[in-house]
Amino acid sequence: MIYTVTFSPAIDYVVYMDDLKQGETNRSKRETYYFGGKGINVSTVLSRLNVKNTAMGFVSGFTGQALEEGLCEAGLDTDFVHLEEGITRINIKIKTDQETEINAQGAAIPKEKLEELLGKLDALSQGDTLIVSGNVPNTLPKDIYETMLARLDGRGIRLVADATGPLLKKILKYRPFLIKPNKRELEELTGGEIRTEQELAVRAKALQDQGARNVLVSLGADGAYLLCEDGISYRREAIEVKAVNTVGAGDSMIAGFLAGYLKNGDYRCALRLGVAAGAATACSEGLAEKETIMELFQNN
Ligand SMILES: Nc1ncnc2c1ncn2[C@@H]1O[C@H](COP(=O)(O)OP(=O)(O)O)[C@@H](O)[C@H]1O
Ligand SMILES: O=P(O)(O)OC[C@H]1O[C@](O)(COP(=O)(O)O)[C@@H](O)[C@@H]1O
Repeated sequence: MIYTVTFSPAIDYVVYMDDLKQGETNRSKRETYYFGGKGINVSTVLSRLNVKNTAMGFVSGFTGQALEEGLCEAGLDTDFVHLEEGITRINIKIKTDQETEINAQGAAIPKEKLEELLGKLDALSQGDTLIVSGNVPNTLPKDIYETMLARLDGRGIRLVADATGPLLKKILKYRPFLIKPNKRELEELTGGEIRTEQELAVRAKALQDQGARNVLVSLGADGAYLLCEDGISYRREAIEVKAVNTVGAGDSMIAGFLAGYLKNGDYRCALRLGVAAGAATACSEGLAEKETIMELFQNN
């Protein structure tokens, strides 16, 4: 079975405007919202690709209720821990000719609620896949992912991790099956700007040397690079699409990659489906639908 864990799910509130002027009253042309957060996005795209999974994490308040109901209406299986205080965060995505994001901290997670989530995860066993994604509220200790994974260590769970620098670095020793830094995150993790393809390969290898089994580096409109555990690497250019909203492209890529890999264990095919899913979300208003992903997959 596949599980995603999102410590801080979000309602992504997207506002479209011509221009953003700091220090002034700005008005949007139109706005929309999506139920998001990294693990939730992975769950949504996996479900759209007919890969059964359960979305776990923490929700609270009226936004949490809306998110849980919305996911349920969309046919997702969820198993959230409910917090009694605070609200599930609202992340602001401002679309001008650029994308500006304000990601909130999210509700504080008390110790007993954290324990409730860890208790649910105790049911995972050999052959299960666990995807841990996204930021954690700053009220939690910075080593929370590490604490969680230490508890799950040695059970034969396939681990996938997508988080920013310090959170990710601490869990490499648990030998995650897959990590997916984007270029900026890889630079932050391995010390400075990456200027060449050769440098990219060296930096990905550095993360593998620290414990990651497979390293998938997403490069936005430049495609992706995959370094596999057997030492073979693949480079795939992005599929040319008209980008509308790239929020969730990375999460979609993880979902596509996993859906492909779980079918036949073929890394090249997994990367191809991951790149198609990323591009499909980039050219969609929200997360990609299956038809768009499969069309891009088949034609590229
Ligand atoms: N503008 C784009 N055109 C085509 N494909 C894209 C575009 N942006 C992202 N993608 C695809 O989605 C993947 C993930 O996007 P990226 O922006 O690198 O991830 P993240 O959202 O985690 O920063 C990329 O590797 C690429 O394959
Ligand atoms: O947990 P974080 O790092 O604050 O990120 C949360 C945001 O990431 C997203 O999941 C999008 O992630 P990607 O663009 O990296 O795929 C949004 O839905 C959400 O608002």
